[in-house]
Amino acid sequence: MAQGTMRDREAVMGAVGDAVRNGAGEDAVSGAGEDAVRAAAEDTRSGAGEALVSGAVSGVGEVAVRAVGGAIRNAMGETPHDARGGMPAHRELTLRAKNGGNAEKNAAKVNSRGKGHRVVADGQPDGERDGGSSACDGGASIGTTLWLDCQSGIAGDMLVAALIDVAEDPAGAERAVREVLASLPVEGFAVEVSRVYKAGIACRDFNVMLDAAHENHDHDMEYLHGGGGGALAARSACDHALHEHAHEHAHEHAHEHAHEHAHEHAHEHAHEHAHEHRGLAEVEALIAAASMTPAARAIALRAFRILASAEAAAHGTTIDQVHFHEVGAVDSIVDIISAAVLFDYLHIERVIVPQLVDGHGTVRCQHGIIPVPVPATLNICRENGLPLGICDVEGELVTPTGAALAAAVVTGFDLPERSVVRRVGLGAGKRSYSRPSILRALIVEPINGSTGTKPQPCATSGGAEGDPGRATLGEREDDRVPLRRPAAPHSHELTAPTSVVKLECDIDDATGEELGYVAELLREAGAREVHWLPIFTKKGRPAYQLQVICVPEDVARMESVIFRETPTLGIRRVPMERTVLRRRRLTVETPYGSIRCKVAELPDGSVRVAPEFEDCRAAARAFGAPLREVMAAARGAVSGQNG
Ligand SMILES: O=C([S-])c1cc(C(=O)S)c[n+]([C@@H]2O[C@H](COP(=O)(O)O)[C@@H](O)[C@H]2O)c1
Ligand code: NI
Repeated sequence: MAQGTMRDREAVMGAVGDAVRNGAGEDAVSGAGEDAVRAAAEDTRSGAGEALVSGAVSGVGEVAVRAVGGAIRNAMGETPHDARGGMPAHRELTLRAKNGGNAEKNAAKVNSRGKGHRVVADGQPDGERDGGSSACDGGASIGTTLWLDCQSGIAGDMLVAALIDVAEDPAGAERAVREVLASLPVEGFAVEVSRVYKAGIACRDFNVMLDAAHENHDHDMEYLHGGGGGALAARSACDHALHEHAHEHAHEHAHEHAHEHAHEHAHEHAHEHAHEHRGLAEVEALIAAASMTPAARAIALRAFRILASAEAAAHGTTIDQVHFHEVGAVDSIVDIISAAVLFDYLHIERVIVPQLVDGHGTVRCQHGIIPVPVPATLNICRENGLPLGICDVEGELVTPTGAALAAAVVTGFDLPERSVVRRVGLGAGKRSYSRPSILRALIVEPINGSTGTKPQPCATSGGAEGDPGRATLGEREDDRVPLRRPAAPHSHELTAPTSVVKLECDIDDATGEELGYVAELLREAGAREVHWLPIFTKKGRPAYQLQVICVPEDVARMESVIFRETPTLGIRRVPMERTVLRRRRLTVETPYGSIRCKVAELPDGSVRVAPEFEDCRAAARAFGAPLREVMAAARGAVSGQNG
């Protein structure tokens, strides 16, 4: 097993550099995840006045105790849903897992940390592996590409449901979610996963049931659209008719309860309940306290940062000042954490979101009646370069939580030219519109060498030619390629592409700042490598050569960045084939917590282990341990398993 490689040395040097910069007072921390982990560690340390390691463990222990309390309440039937008048009727398939066992196991698992090395399959609760899914696979194939088909919008609950549905082992996926939720220091909710029908199509539903104190009107069509003027009132009535009609056909009453509730309460109590108004710091502390993998935590934190930034822009305030209302409510927190857990559990490596399709008109929220797409959703799309389309549905199809989750995970907008569809997951929305709200999550396998295509225009009648009032916002007027692609960390990839392209050009008239900046942009746009090489050009003139390695579908995006940001007049392009080692992923338990590792198989059958740097860095910071030791512990845990 190769140890102390160049990659490790770079990783160690990077972390040391960060630490030195931090010590010098410079803000070198880039990831929200690190902020939160550090904050949690600091809170715990200062509260307990103990060494960091024991402080962290006791902090998590308290969380687990609270979770056990919540589980006991669940088991006793004190669910918020009961408080609202009983369980929804006639669910065809209810996958309610008993939370209690998981919560207790969670507590035991957390408290046993540091007692040795255990190897667990990614996302699988220790000792709870089900048949049907491979030991290192959380339910989908490794190196998975996910296509989020948001033609009917996206909301947090739709995404969670679609991700559970797409898992090879949905019950295992649900368990993974429940286990993390049980560790969340939040009261007043229970979750339910069930089968529902939308337009006769069998979908999965993820329902966060809130107790009376936390309940909002998210799925209450009368509240959302009633009283908003004649057309909307009519629309609302129509929604009910459509919804019930759909249920009749499907002999399914999954959403009936929400309707009853809507009718009983109308809208008179918009401000009756004590809604929690949390700020980003409070939400980050909750996420830091949850017992989840660093990767899942990072996704959840990223989604909330995106949401906070969009809200701040909408309300003319700052990310630190912004107070969440509906979006900081319990159901949004649960949706975001659950989706983050599932992305990690399913080992999703690439997420393709061709566009988000929203409706139009207005919707009611705590601010009052606001236009659709709602301001926060618009800002999320704007700030993250997410293509947005508008269709002829009256109502809100894309919620800020759904958009923030999409923005937090998207790695590309273009579908591969050809791919094989491996699995399809359908997540149901609760709101009833003329278009059934179904989010599709598809696991696809690009066919080797297949390049990306321009996203197809959405199936939106409102986007038809000659109807500028309903133009598709996200359709770019020209063929410009988005310059920024929130790239998945390459070190997480398991299906490294065998075809790549090298782009090259020589620059002798740019400043050092410009060269550095363009490299930064190219990396953000998804470049696999960006190099500046010192060269001598004609007449002995010193210059720099830019070399960019990218996948074929990213060529256009890279070239746009290079032409926009450098003075070059041309770019050389060289397609290249690569030989890559087979890899698989494992998550190992170490005295420093769970660490994901990539295991590469060499031609002679031996393996090389690469612990995920981000996990090791987070653990090294949280435990105050040398990075090198954390990495060695992860390697030791893998070799313990292998041999
Ligand atoms: O809570 C706030 S501040 C809020 C802001 C906005 C803006 O666009 S600003 C919109 N909403 C509406 O709340 C519900 C719930 O959204 P989730 O993302 O939590 O599902 C939805 O209708 C939003 O449009 C809330
Ligand atoms: Ni708002």
